[in-house]
Amino acid sequence: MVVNIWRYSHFALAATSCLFVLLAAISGIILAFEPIDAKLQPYKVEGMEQHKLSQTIDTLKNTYDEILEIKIDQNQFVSASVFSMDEELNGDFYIDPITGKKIGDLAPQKPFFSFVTNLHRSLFLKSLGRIFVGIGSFLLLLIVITGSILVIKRQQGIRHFFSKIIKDDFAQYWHVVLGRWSLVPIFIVAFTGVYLSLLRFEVIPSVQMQSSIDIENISGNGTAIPVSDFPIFQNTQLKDVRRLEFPFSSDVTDFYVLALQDKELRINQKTGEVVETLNYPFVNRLSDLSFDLHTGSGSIAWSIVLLIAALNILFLMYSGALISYNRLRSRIRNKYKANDAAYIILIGSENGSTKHFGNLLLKSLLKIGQSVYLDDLNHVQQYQSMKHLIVITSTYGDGDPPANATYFIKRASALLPEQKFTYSVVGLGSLAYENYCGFALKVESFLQGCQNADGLLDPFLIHNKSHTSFQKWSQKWGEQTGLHIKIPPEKIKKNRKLKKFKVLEKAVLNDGFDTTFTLQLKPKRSLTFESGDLLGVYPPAEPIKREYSIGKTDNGNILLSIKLHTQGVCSQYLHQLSKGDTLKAELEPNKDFHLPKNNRPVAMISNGTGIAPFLGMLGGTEDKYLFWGGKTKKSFDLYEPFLDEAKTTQGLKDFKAVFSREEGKMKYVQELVEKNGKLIIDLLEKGGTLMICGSVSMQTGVLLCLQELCEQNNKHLNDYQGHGQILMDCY
Ligand SMILES: Cc1cc2nc3c(=O)[nH]c(=O)nc-3n(C[C@H](O)[C@H](O)[C@H](O)COP(=O)(O)O)c2cc1C
Repeated sequence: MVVNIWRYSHFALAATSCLFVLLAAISGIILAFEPIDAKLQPYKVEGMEQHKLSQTIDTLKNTYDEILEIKIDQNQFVSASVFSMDEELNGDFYIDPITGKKIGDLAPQKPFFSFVTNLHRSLFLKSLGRIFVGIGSFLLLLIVITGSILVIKRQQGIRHFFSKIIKDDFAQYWHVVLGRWSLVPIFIVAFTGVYLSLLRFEVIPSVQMQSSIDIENISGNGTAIPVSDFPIFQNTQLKDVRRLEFPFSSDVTDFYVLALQDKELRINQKTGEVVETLNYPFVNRLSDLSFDLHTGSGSIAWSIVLLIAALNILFLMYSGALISYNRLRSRIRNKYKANDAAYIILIGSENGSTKHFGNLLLKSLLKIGQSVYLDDLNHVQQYQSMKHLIVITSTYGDGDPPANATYFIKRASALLPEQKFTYSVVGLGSLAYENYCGFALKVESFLQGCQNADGLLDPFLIHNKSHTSFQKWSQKWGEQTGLHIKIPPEKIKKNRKLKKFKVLEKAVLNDGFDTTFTLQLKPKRSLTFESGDLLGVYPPAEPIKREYSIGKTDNGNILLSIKLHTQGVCSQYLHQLSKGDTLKAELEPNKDFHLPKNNRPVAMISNGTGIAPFLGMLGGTEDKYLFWGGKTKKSFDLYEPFLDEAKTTQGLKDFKAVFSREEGKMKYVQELVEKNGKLIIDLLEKGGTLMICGSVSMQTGVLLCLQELCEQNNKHLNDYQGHGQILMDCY
């Protein structure tokens, strides 16, 4: 709930100020180039850092008839205001402080930068615009603060603020990562923006320095010494000076005014005595600092930081919009009332992806004429006609509920109906977290304890929002309930990049249960790919692509292994291909499932056709262990020739197969994993990799088994997962 308040505030602030922030960021990007451009002008004179103020005064006195002022700006460019008989050398210009020569004219702000500055400061609306800009800066400041609080909550404490973030969603991952890194500069820009606005409208008054010199008592007595011999000028480095004003007349009540970084001095024009020292008030120094920090003036490095921060603001707006869109797009639209529905779907979701799955189920149940009602877990109420309850929930933190499910368990105990009902729990989570689908499991054990509730299926856990896994679950659930629901396949982008492949070999095998076949394909043009990449095939007249994991054969061709489904459009299409035919398909890199290049041992676990990418990974010298599960011994005949080849290489240390429809102690590949537990844990401890390819149910079984193995050895599966040691490609 508390997180929700911060999140809504963050969203509301961002939504209200987005137009201003957009304009400010774009103009800020342009303006960041102004100080860089200024700094690159050729007016900085080599050696001026070591030069004394007295030397420059001396040189200028010898070069010009009269000097009014010397100034040194943030770029250490020295300019002077002088009179001279020579028309050319009259006025204000940049000088070489060592030779006294004019080196360039003072240029006014470039018209383009002046135009953009106007937009940035006042949106071309003068004072009214400046007020808007001030308010916009304040909103940006609040966005930074609420964003930081959200990061602290997400990371479970300020100590973990910069700890690793798990990448399971592009927009969220980069929103947090870039938000964290640009937090300080964006805070500074927003804070100084507010400060400068308050200063402009005199809410913060700038303090005028008052001289307290008693003019009456200034006398012309004392020994007159040449200006360049004044001790104060001799002891002051030119680089520390901001400005030196020369006396207006020869009257002793007119002084030299020397402005340094932190104070202003008044100096007797005859004796060189420092008559008065005025320290700049804190507010004035803060104002100067704010200006420099906001504009990057005088520093290329800081200007680049500001430039990157402004670019980041644009990205944060984009990623924030994507995150909000995902949350909002899954709005619930119910056709039935809560009390009229036989199927109740309750959702636990923080960022909307779980709600999306709930909506898919809702639609497919409505399609077959069932009365169904979908809601957030927190909104649980009495459902008078409920026969089936489906809870689909994600997990956050240490097995905690997502934001819309925090009260479910507390409320549901009093609300669940007196009539009997069945329930099923689907957990969405990520193996990268210690408490994998922890909240879904909590809901499961809560429902197990409810008197009238009967579990229909074991809890079904889904890693990384896998659409295929959800389809698998819905199929199982449909079989149990006798409903023919169909979750549509994930929509895939339409801009296809099809390449041509020639069918070199085709081998078909029926093991008494299934028909499986292999295809060896040769790209018609040379293509770069690796085992583990995917081949996307669009069956004729179908908009949706099916993906197959690729094994790269020794002669650089593609090996696919495909199970023929009697109703399967794509497998039927591929099955009717013959040697010599051409197939058009899309080659997709799948970097997350490549053989690691670290020369450490690898264990490969697969079932059925999932062996294909591994058959292309068996070469090389690093230790490899291959575990495979099939239906019968005959099922393996299809792959035998590829394995025979691999056995001749040094790398393959062991190959084991189990068969689910043969006599024998072990039937499933997870049992092989269990039996070889020590080998697998040792391999992971050595930094090796475990790769899994095949069916989702095999993956779930193997992961549960691995979790148990880890617990027995006081390890956490998510540590290995976090180090990228567990790679999966299951369907
Ligand atoms: C900050 C954070 C913490 C998470 N904690 C867990 C966790 O403890 N266990 C888990 O299995 N998944 C965890 N996840 C993964 C989410 O449960 C998973 O991404 C889920 O699909 C998100 O669904 P939603 O978009 O509906 O909220 C976490 C994700 C984030 C961003």
